[in-house]
Amino acid sequence: MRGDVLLDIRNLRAFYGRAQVLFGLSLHLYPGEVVALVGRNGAGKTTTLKAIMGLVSATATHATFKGHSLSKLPTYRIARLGLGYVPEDRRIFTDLTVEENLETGRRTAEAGRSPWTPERLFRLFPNLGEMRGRRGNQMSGGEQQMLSIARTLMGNPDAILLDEPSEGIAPVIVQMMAEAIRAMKAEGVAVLLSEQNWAFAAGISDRACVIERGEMRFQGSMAELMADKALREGTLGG
Ligand SMILES: Nc1ncnc2c1ncn2[C@@H]1O[C@H](COP(=O)(O)OP(=O)(O)OP(=O)(O)O)[C@@H](O)[C@H]1O
Repeated sequence: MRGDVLLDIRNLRAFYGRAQVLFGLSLHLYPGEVVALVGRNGAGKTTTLKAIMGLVSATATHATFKGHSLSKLPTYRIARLGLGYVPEDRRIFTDLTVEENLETGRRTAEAGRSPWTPERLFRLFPNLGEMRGRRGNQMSGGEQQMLSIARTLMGNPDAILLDEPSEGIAPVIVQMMAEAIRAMKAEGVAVLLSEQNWAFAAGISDRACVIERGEMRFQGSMAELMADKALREGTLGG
């Protein structure tokens, strides 16, 4: 399913005030790929996703999505290029129902592509289909996380950046989340996810990028990372 590179980031540096936290990271994402950014707490995973979306102060020698430069673009323009972003803190409207939340994310699909609809999303997230009239504030954290992803898909993105999708959610929902991510990939949506739980990441990702203290320590197939115990112990703690 490899075509032209979708997301191409080279030499990314990011700063909080004067403190530099990313030191020249490079990564790329091809259409329909699932790539996991893994690393310990504080390694720089969230910051990498935020920097790509223009949410933190950052520089790069090259940053493109579908060939468009991301440099100096505001976040909403980056999203409109077809790059969705699901932050850790679940952006859903708690007073609105599942269906209403999905409507708030609706954007026209590019010509020639079949748009996401609530019905199509409910096939991907069957548990959301069973609670379509429920308000956000009556859903568990994991269900809210799924709704947040589904709502982002309503914008018909080519790729989604997912920040810690398995964090703080019940094991049964983690399983559903893994299935939903596999199904998104099967539908052609590329995913770059940040994950502290590398075992979860290993089950769904094609490739892995290991970040340690703001630097890229490894990029390769998930199988290579799985096989390299010393690298995992050194950078991921197991
Ligand atoms: N708003 C902020 N202001 C200052 N420093 C920050 C801020 N957010 C994060 N940092 C620092 O930047 C570094 C990278 O943090 P980041 O959140 O990107 O790591 P992470 O790998 O995503 O970890 P986690 O799994 O805990 O989210 C850490 O040293 C963190 O303390």
